[in-house]
Amino acid sequence: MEIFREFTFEAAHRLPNVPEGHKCARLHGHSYKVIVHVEGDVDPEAGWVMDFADVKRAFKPIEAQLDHYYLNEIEGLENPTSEVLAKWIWERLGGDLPTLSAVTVRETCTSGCTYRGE
Ligand SMILES: Nc1nc2c(c(=O)[nH]1)N=C([C@H](O)[C@H](O)COP(=O)(O)OP(=O)(O)OP(=O)(O)O)CN2
Ligand SMILES: [Zn+2]
Repeated sequence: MEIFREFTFEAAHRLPNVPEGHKCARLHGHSYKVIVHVEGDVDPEAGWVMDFADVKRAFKPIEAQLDHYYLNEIEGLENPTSEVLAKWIWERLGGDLPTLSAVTVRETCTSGCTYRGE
């Protein structure tokens, strides 16, 4: 079974590699949504795959690095697309959440991406 926990953070970014005149080359911000998915068997005693609170605990230091920052200034996020950010989060969460199955990043209500570690 797969569980998920959603998080939000605010951050600014610009995309340095877009074609000339693209609006995303300009500095702008998003209310990012991150959805962390974890898979595993349901523990028969606890009745859950993992306590949502443990997912929250694992994400907290990552959120602290991102919330209200200019993403382009963070190492590894010099070109902070949703795709780059999802992989960046995955690489930092995997140690604490070995059964991590997907990281979804939403920049807006209508756009985002999901990384599954491939
Ligand atoms: N594959 C990707 N495409 C785009 C990314 C990205 O990370 N990966 N990022 C952007 C920009 O960051 C942009 O701010 C968000 O894109 P968009 O969905 O175009 O946002 P809008 O709300 O401005 O959409 P409109 O429908 O044009 O209002 C661009 N592309
Ligand atoms: Zn953007």
